[in-house]
Amino acid sequence: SDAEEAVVSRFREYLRIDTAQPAPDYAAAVAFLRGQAGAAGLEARTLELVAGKPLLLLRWPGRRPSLPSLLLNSHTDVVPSEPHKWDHPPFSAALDEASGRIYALKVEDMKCVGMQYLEAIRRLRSAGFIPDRNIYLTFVPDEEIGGHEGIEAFVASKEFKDMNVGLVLDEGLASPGEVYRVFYGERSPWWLTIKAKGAPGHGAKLYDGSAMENLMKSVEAIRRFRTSQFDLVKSGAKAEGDVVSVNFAYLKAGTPTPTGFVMNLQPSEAEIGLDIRLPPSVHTEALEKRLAEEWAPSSRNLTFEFKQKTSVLDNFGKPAVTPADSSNVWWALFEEAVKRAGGKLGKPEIFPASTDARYFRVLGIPAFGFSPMTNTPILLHDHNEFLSKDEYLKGIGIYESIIRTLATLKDSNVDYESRAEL
Ligand SMILES: CSCC[C@H](NC=O)C(=O)O
Ligand SMILES: [Zn+2]
Ligand SMILES: [Zn+2]
Repeated sequence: SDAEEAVVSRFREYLRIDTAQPAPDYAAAVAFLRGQAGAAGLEARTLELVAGKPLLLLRWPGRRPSLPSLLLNSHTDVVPSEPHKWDHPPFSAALDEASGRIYALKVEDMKCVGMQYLEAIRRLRSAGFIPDRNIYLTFVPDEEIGGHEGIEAFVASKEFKDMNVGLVLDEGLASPGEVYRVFYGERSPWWLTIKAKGAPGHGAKLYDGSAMENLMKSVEAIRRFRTSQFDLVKSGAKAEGDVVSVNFAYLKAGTPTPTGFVMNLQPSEAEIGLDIRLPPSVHTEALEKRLAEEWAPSSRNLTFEFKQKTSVLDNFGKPAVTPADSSNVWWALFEEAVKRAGGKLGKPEIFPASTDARYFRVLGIPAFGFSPMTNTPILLHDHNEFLSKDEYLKGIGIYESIIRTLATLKDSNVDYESRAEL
């Protein structure tokens, strides 16, 4: 229909804005989104908590603003891509008419979600719905690089404290099957480098203690550990979010020449970069010990340095996870809302990567990760990321139900049944 076409074309417009790290065009994204917010009848404020990194805060005022509010969060930035390896340029938002697929960087991660929130609100408003609680939307910068100048700065602000947030919804993952995935916690990201030093020497000589040898022993140990964890996933014993993942981000060594590398020289330095993710249940001390003793021992001329070391623990040192069972009334309502919209929810999971949701959970604020995409391969941070327009439209209906239901949560302090004065 015409209306659906307009919805899809608004989405593609957002997708065409180049917000790729490390130089995202945040100004263009915020300008576009402010326009959309206006059309949805929302109050808008742009917060520049860090210069050049605008955060868009939108509000749909509720009838009872003293109730804890609902926050719908999404990030505007996107990982860098390798455009030449894409069949459709990553910022073209090409629509393949035959399959109905929209190809774009960030179409899954997570520009779909941000626009679906806005479209769902437009529909609810035109149906005459008014929320009881305040509903906020945040469009935040810098998620892909750790969130420090994005969501982390925001949760420390007065603006945030004044919002009295009761529940946050943030990104999840696409699901290749019929069942929507939902996340109640996430792994802690550790990014680190291991540097090796060693005696340089002739390429023909076999000797101990070269930088490469020192480092390769670590690579072997790390790979053994990686295999042991991956096997648990492959056998079905554990879910992806419940094991420690270790992956090599880069390898760096050698003596460069204008056309390549010196071949008959064993270099005196070598380096690797690791991306490690720890489930909330894992004791970090054990892994730190492994790192210091097995993976980067000084006895083998190795040193390590953290580039990012996050722990997803709350104030009491407990894993910061959101209860996803009947003890949490938000969960019960979330589940009910998805079901009401005709969706099936899978068992709540630990998100294998990182999202901004962790910054809320560590403060004790409940947060669920959810991106309503079924029948869609998980292509975030991959080439040729796509989402079908039908799946996108279906997701708007899911959010309509979620927002409608969560906007009217019974609060323990409020006698919800006697709403006569509303
Ligand atoms: C250290 S924060 C990094 C955040 C990023 N988020 C999604 O991909 C991730 O790599 O998981
Ligand atoms: Zn994301
Ligand atoms: Zn991402």
